[in-house]
Amino acid sequence: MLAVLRTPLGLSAAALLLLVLALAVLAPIVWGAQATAVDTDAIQQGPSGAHLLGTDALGRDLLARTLVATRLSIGLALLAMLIGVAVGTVLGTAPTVLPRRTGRLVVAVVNIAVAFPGLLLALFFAVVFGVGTTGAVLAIGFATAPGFARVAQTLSASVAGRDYVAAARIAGVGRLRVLVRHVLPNIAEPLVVNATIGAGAALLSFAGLSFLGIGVQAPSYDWGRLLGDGLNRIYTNPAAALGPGVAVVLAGLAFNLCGETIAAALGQRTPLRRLLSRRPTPAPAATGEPEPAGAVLRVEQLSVRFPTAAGWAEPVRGVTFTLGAGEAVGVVGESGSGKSLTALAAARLIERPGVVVADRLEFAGRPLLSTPERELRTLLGTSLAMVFQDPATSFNPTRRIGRQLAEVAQEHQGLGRRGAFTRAIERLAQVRVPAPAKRAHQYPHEFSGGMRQRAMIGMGLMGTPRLIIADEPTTALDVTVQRQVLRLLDQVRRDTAAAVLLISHDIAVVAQTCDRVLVMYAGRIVEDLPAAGLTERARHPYTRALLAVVPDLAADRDQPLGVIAGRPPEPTALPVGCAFAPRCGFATERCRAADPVLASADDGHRVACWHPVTDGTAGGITRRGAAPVSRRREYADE
Ligand SMILES: Nc1ncnc2c1ncn2[C@@H]1O[C@H](COP(=O)(O)OP(=O)(O)OP(=O)(O)O)[C@@H](O)[C@H]1O
Repeated sequence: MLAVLRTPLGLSAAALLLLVLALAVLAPIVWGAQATAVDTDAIQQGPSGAHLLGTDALGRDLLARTLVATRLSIGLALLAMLIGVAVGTVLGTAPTVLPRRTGRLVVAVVNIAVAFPGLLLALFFAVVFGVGTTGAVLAIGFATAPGFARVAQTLSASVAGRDYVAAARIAGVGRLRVLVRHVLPNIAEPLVVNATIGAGAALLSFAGLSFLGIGVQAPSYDWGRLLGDGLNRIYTNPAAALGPGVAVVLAGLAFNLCGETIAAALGQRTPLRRLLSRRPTPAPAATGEPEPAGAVLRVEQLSVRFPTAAGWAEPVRGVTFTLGAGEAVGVVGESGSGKSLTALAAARLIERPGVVVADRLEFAGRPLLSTPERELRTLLGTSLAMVFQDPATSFNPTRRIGRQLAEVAQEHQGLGRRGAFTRAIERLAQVRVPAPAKRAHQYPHEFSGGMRQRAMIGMGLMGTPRLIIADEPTTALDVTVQRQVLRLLDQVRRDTAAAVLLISHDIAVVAQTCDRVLVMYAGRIVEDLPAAGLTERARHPYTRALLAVVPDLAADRDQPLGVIAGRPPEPTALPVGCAFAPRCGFATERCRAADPVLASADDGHRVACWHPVTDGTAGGITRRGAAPVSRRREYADE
């Protein structure tokens, strides 16, 4: 929050708001008497040294009256806002608590109310509640409520669908309690931001009602009334209208800027700059990384960091690897080891507040971290293909598959609508989607999971891909379709000489499909080795363990499946030394004291371990019923 206050936006918001609030408190005390003092000798005067904004019909000083009106104007606007927020929140969250039919009725009422312009509603309520201050406050409060109700409804509906709410419901927690305990605390922040910005709007509405004569009534006065009086004399003394007008604008601005500042502070809870100065200890630099000729992707000391309440989390630490043209490299590791983030960083898909740092991050010879956004979009749009895990969410459900594929060619290759669609059909045929001309006109839901994944690969082929990143592309598919998709990826690689980065938690899949395997653990590459002869060559105890726990057809089905005992560390709580040491049967004091460098073991093989395994053991890992390591070879080479 303090960091945001130090930005120009935060500073202006804080200064303006302080000024407005100070005036609201002090002005009636300091200028109260002057504002009501009638001077019949100075009636309706223009600006002068004694009266900077001139005087009104009773000779009262207009500047003093404008300053004194701050309290009433701000107070009433805030009161109206409070009513709006309270009524809006109740209406918005009611569907979560009420029986379904009544809830729907409330939603319908809110939808109808939202359709009416706010000021029209305020006028309607002002007539209902009667002319005067109370009526105006209620009118504006009720007029702003539908907008809030809509925001609260959307927010609470998204929270109500979360697993923890479902869990609370299953546990028998009552609806009202779920609302108070689980829903409200999770929607409070955006509501506060909206309320602060809304206070500015309420101020304007209030000034509007008073200006129209249905708000504050004489002898009370707010900025709206002063503005109304001033406008009657606009040609003789423009300053009389200008003063309250400027006050309304400045106070409205103060609330709006304040809302924006709170939003910025909430979106960036952790003072980024302070956290950045506390950089995490860098992972030891890798050495002896083989550099294939014509490298498509070069990654050196890549780290991905996220600010958390406890400081920086670094789920990817000092990752170094190179991907040659036509090479297929698999990335394996348990859930949370940083595989996807590494791939996302390579595709420049890490969003703020995530931070990507690297000594080198080059794709097709271009530095990704310094290439301008526009050039980057063209480069990645034509040369990089991504295949995601869930084929159900990879495509926009409202657009035909063919059109989605064609968009790539239209955007980046300057093809016309028809030409791009024809190419889309060709690409669907290339990825063996049956009846491609017909299928191109279908929507994603009309495709099976495997077919969608193939269409996704086809989308990558719309350009001239040099790298295909496939992040768990077969996890959501059944085994036979898995094989088809993997074969297709392999075929595409051979046809186009594109490099493939295949992310998987299944080391057997990777061993079958790739030339090289990168094994990740707690954000680091712990081993980089050729896929051929993986089982004999694996040196890191973690790789051995991953291989040992793969079940195969020859495994004894009476025995429980193999497991690696323990859990990987959280990115925010990495142990000193080797992160795998707490789970490793070979760990010594040295492992617990210092993180080993990823160093060349032999040709094309790197391992980060103080005690690399050289015999056929499973790395000293607790194994329950896993097949012997030597048997893995048959599976991998199958
Ligand atoms: N936006 C984020 N903010 C903070 N932490 C994140 C963010 N995205 C990922 N992480 C953390 O980074 C770690 C690595 O995530 P990543 O998705 O790369 O793992 P993974 O190896 O691909 O796992 P999986 O196989 O489950 O997809 C996880 O602990 C995750 O909680």
